[in-house]
Amino acid sequence: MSAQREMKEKNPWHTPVTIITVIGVIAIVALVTVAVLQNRPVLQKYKYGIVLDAGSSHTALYIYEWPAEKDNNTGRAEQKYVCKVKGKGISSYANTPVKAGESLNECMQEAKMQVPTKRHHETPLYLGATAGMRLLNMENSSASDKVFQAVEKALQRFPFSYQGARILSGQEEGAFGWVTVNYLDDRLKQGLETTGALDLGGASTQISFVSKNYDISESPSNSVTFRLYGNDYNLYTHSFLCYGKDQVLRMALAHQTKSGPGTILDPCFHPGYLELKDYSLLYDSPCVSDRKPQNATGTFNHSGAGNFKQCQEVVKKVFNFTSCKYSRCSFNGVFQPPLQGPFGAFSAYYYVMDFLKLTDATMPLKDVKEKLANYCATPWNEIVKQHPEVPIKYLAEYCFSGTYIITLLTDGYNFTSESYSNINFIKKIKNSDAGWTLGYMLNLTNMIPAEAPDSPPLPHAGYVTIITISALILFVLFILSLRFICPSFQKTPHIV
Ligand SMILES: Nc1ccn([C@@H]2O[C@H](COP(=O)(O)OP(=O)(O)OP(=O)(O)O)[C@@H](O)[C@H]2O)c(=O)n1
Repeated sequence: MSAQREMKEKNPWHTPVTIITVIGVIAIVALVTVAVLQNRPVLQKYKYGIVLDAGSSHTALYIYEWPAEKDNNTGRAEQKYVCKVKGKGISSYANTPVKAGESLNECMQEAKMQVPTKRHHETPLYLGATAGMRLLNMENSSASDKVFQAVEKALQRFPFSYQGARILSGQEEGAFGWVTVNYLDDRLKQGLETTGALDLGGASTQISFVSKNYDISESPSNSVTFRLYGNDYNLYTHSFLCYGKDQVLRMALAHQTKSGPGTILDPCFHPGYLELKDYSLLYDSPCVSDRKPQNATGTFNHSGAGNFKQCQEVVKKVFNFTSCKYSRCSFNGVFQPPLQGPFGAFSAYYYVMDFLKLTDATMPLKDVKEKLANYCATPWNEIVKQHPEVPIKYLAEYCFSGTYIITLLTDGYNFTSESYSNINFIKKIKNSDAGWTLGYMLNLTNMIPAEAPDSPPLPHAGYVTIITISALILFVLFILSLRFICPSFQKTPHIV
């Protein structure tokens, strides 16, 4: 005990070194703790946005969410929830507009549950209407205004930040679909080659892609330019009104019934299919109203013949290939630059090809046609037996829809047997539906910056490691330098 005390008394540097060591260790611990706490990823909080897609055949409500502190930067907005509105699209309520508003209530109530209450007031709510309302607006603009008034009134009753309801132009629909696909694939942020977007709705269809051979001056109305994350894009886009699958079916039927009442043997419907259809319903659309035959009142018998090749001939009649004032056209005299890159085909492209089991991108075009021909030739009673779960209305139309899709892609847009394999039929990308809604919201909330955001040079873990190692090195150097500056520190202590 007394020897120990004597040792401490006789050791001239023992006390300062101990103090320096303790202070040094405390300083390092404090430095690293501050660095770790200051830079740790904060607990995620989310922001939300709601978009209603008021399509010609139905309305769907999408809720998107993204990390609150990164909305302008690195966090990706993703689909959190989708609600399919019961009933038809809002344009079908032209004679009972109040019902258009009421039809949205159920999904809007759901949205109230899905978005945390404290975020309701800051959550933007948009409604965008597409080709169904474009057609109604052309046909009867006051009916279209009344539908919008009813819808606005219904939406404003909810606690969200209502940002308006409007008709999107075909160009916006095409361009925002393209933005959605490329945003979800992270192609925009990384400046990678982009994917073209093929969207097939009930009343219109859109094609949008970047082609390096696209000279804007040839057809400026098809061009949309963007600067996104520091890259410039010159997008070709075109929307064909009346070329959604429901309106094309009307056009094909109008063509076949042009000689007036009677029975038509339709190659696009299965053998054995027979329905009594109403002329006034068939011609109740601006896409066909001018073709109504004089003597077409009452009903006609719609029967099926189930012949893919003949169906293709019928479908081709809805396209006009005769005039093109540009260097090249798709159809109806519309300019289209050479196809380029991969394409994502969504909405009805996916529903139809998925039902027909034809979404496999490795399946050659000739096999697709062969399978479709077999499917169309299958008798209607067998088809009904094979698919008891599918609503009859959809089921009856898949032969026609598949044939239209193949004809549109090949004869319409000029995909060849080779380039057809560049088309991927997609429903979702990373859990978010492909469609215009996400791109529309990203644009209106300025969530895609024009310039690439500054990202931290190091990830968090790397940052902490470097801080710790540097602090240790500094400390060791400090101890060594003390010994060098004060030689007395180097003396060996005398132990008496
Ligand atoms: N399982 C399903 C679901 C939908 N459809 C068809 O797909 C089309 C709807 O596609 P969608 O993208 O929802 O079109 P809308 O938004 O309603 O139409 P638009 O964009 O032209 O306004 C309709 O013809 C509908 O009959 C289908 O064949 N099979």
